[in-house]
Amino acid sequence: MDILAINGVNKRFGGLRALDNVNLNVKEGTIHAIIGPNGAGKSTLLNCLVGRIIPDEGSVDFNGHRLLGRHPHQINQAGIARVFQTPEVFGELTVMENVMIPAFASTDGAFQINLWRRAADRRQVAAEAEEILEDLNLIDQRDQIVNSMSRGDKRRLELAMCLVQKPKLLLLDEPTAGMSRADTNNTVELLKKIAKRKITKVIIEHDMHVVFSLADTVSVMAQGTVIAEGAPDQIKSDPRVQEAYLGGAHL
Ligand SMILES: Nc1ncnc2c1ncn2[C@@H]1O[C@H](COP(=O)(O)OP(=O)(O)OP(=O)(O)O)[C@@H](O)[C@H]1O
Repeated sequence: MDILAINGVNKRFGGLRALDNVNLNVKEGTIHAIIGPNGAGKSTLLNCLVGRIIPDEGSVDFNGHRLLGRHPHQINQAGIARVFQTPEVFGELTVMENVMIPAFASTDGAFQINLWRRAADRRQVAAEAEEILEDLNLIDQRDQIVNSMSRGDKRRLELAMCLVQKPKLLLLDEPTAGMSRADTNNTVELLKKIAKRKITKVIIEHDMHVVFSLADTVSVMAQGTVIAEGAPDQIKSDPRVQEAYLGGAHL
């Protein structure tokens, strides 16, 4: 079953067609990678999914909801979480506090306070948050102030803040950008480790090692449109992809 269906999405910036009739479906429970050269439209598409950019035409259906026209926080509450390239965390707070905020926001709603339910659920939410921090190797830093952490740790924390919301769909925007090979490999291992949570993932990634070791399906974008889609092995050997993506070089 498709959890996400993008149909006929167009977006122009002045005279530039950043998205040109994009059609893309994501199957529930899979890891779906979107690759393509710089300027292909990947980030613009992701921004359309989370309500940061409004397409000119087309539709986006997620788990039975029409997403276009909804505000980012409504899309988040419908079950989509996003990990940014630059981590968006609360620097003055501790790791544990950072994780508890989205946990309660997702159970209570962004602008509601339910003190009774909070009192009853607090221990369970804290236990879930601790389990996620364990999985992401952050448990030893649970009381650390976030501003003093490395960028890599902040990225893992942001991933923890997404997981604690129990999203149905997790969007990862270049999760290994700027990382060393060792840190990239660690990130791949962490993403494999969190697979037990069975969250559907859409991942934009330039590192082919990451794409081919994680993805079930790969969509290739070029010049604002999807030019190929398939299993990683099919995509690797597709001449259109080699041509568009790397000017004929081998993936
Ligand atoms: N807000 C904007 N205003 C004008 N042009 C934009 C805007 N955002 C993106 N673009 C243009 O739209 C095109 C697609 O950009 P986008 O960032 O989506 O590509 P991308 O595939 O994510 O590239 P990269 O891999 O370099 O991040 C590019 O030509 C870009 O310059």
